[in-house]
Amino acid sequence: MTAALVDGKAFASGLRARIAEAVPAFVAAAGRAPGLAVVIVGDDPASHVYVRAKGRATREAGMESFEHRLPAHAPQADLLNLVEALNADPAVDGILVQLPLPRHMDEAAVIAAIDPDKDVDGFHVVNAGRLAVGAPGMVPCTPLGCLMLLKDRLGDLTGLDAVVIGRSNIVGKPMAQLLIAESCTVTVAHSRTRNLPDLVARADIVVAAVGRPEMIKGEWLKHGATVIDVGINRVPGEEEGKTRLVGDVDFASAAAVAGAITPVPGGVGPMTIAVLLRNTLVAAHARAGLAPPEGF
Ligand SMILES: Nc1nc2c(c(=O)[nH]1)N[C@@H](CN(C=O)c1ccc(C(=O)N[C@@H](CCC(=O)O)C(=O)O)cc1)CN2
Repeated sequence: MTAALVDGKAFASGLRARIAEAVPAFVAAAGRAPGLAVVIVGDDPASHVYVRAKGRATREAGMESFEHRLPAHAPQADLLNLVEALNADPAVDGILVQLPLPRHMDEAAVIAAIDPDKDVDGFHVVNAGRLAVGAPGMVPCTPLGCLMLLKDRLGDLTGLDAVVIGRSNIVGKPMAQLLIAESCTVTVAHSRTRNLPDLVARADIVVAAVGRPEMIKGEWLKHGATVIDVGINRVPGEEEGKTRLVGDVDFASAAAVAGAITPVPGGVGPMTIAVLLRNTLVAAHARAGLAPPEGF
């Protein structure tokens, strides 16, 4: 392996510590702690793990955590009523509805019901629009976390060629917007792109968020490229009945060519929750009429 390992776990832990240090100043100014409400519908085991981790991280940062659980068969109206109540609750600065939702629910309709100024996931169309035009707003946690890792590693990104593989509303599209705002030359590729290896070969930055285990090969990469792997795919392990996590990048071959690469696990994943806390702190300042917290 020649690539440097981009340690997202360590970066996220530093970010969370800085957020925790900033919370007392908010409490002193606003007379209350920032509040994050997380809503989970159904029994998906992985989602429950993430929601528990979010609650724990919120409390560790000195913020108020409000957790709401609805059964898998709950009607969509119950979820919309809960979101309405959270929109109106002055103790709640951020609202997050854990995805995926059960199949009978319309994710877009639920996201649209969240007050855009409390939308700490940054998924509301108002926030997508704000990001597209360069206006202040809530930015989706995973892509913002990727950008933080890239800037920490590379500094100024101006003029660099970036390929984003994946075009989801949650990662691919906002990632591309963030890189455009940093003056990168951005190509958005996806599972149907015909000449993907050729596009990847030109890129200084590769962000893989396509959801296909180990699809991006080291042989495709430009020597020294920075590779950010957003994929979290569970695949069969070496031992019978065991599984392991892999990214969208074939780590072993990529690490031999890249300049730097995020591992899976321990790369982008931990950044998602750290940036969620950052977004909650930012939302709390805005709702309290305070200037944005510095350094985030
Ligand atoms: N409303 C939202 N739903 C979902 C989001 C989101 O940002 N908002 N993202 C994902 C899940 N997610 C957070 O919710 C998340 C995924 C992964 C990790 C993480 O730290 N992963 C670890 C590995 C964990 C494991 O062992 O399974 C890592 O990569 O190191 C954190 C948060 C979908 N839903």
